Amino acid sequence: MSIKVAPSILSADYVNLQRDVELVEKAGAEYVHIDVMDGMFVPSISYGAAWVKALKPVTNMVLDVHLMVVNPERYINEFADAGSDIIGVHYEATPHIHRALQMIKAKGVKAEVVINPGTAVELIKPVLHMVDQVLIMTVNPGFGGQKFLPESIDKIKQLAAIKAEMGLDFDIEIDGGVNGDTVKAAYDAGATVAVAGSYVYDKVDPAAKIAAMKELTK
Ligand SMILES: O=C(CO)[C@H](O)[C@H](O)COP(=O)(O)O
Ligand SMILES: [Fe+2]
Repeated sequence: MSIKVAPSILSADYVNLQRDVELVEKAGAEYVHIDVMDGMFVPSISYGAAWVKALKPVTNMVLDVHLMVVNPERYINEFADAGSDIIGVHYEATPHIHRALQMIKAKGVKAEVVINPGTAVELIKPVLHMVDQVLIMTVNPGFGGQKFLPESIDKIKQLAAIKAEMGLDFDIEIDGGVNGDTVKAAYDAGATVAVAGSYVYDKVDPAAKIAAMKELTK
């Protein structure tokens, strides 16, 4: 099965957000990735739960929310109530990652743990039984348009091996610098969902970019 594609609206045209979301849905994207930045965990401030609520009625894609927020427990219920289908919390953003994942699951939302490039895969082993998806950041979070870190490939392989060893079933998502040059190696290593912001939205023809990612991962 081809990799599932999750265009990040971080690189969409905010004035024409509905158009840009409908465009990628028509092109076969399965998820829409919503990057929430608080200006503390990462330098930028992006958007909040109101955007999730606004997008919910205009798309059937999975609303994949990436919380780059300090102590995300403060916002989980709000994002769940806004209509998030998946909520991702950074391992690095809270001393209580287990509790944060419990809170997401208690709302009936799919739970995701996210790790930064500097965080070892082994550290999330104790919570892997709780998650529906793991996000391996393939750039340092905070900005779109960065270069894919090649050392991420080993981390994807490690996680895929742990997943098989533990007999678990979760998606492995990658985020940052994913494009036609980087998606195949990540897919071959075990990634099942690819976030792509600037590659899909920055230049012409988002539909062709989505088709290319699917074609490269057949
Ligand atoms: O989480 C993110 C940044 O922190 C974004 O999802 C990611 O960077 C997407 O942008 P691009 O595909 O342009 O790298
Ligand atoms: Fe993201």
